[in-house]
Amino acid sequence: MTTEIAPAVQLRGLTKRFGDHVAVDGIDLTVPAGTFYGIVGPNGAGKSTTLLMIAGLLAPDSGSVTVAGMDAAKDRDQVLGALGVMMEGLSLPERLTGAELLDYTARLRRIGEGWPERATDLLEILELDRAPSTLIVDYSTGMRKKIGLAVALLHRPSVLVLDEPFEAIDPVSARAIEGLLDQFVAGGGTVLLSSHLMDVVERTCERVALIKNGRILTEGTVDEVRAGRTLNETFVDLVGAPVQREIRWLA
Ligand SMILES: Nc1ncnc2c1ncn2[C@@H]1O[C@H](COP(=O)(O)OP(=O)(O)OP(=O)(O)O)[C@@H](O)[C@H]1O
Repeated sequence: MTTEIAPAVQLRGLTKRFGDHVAVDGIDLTVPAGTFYGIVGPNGAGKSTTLLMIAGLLAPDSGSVTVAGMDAAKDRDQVLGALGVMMEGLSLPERLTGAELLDYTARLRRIGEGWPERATDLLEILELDRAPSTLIVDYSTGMRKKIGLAVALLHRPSVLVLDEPFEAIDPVSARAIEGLLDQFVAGGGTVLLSSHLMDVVERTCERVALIKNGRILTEGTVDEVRAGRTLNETFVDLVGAPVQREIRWLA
């Protein structure tokens, strides 16, 4: 007999309005457990709003979020325990070092035994141990992403929700993050991330959803979605290339 594993994330009719504007418009989405999953879409498509609702940081107007089979509205504590979250624009305690932030996180989350070894491993693999006395206020963008990822992973979540983890960082830092996420998925974890970087999504993700105006335009394996082209070409085709107008004074 095979036991069916619950999807890592399941969205049903997820909707969010800001005033008259519908940012997320009845999204249905299933992210299978153990998948490296990408959400892509143009600026303002509703990616961050969707991830914020999955992360429990924004209440949906309607619809449901299920994480590892648990209803996020009813089993909030368990769902928050299962999730590791890194969102754009969330502030970090600037006057701590990276190691101090992990120590603080462990105590705040009441993480049991084993976290000091995990903190050491994370700081090392993300090369943050090279600047042990640097305060977060002096961290580069890449270092901020890395410490954010370490914070998200410290309690050993089963699902990572990451808003643009590769944005504005150099290729070496990106590889370090990618390597860590690959290991997380190889160990049975699920990664759900948003990105504008089609080459990274193509390289790392197994499945992808393309959203625009708060709706899913297409979803499937990366090969299904790109259908023999690059993901970038598919994206531009589905989203619509900008109209080019000649500007004489630029010539
Ligand atoms: N707190 C808010 N108040 C009002 N409107 C908002 C708010 N948050 C998001 N929006 C609007 O909802 C829409 C979706 O925004 P969202 O940030 O989810 O898009 P996104 O796909 O993540 O975009 P980007 O790629 O630029 O980060 C946008 O039109 C945005 O202006």
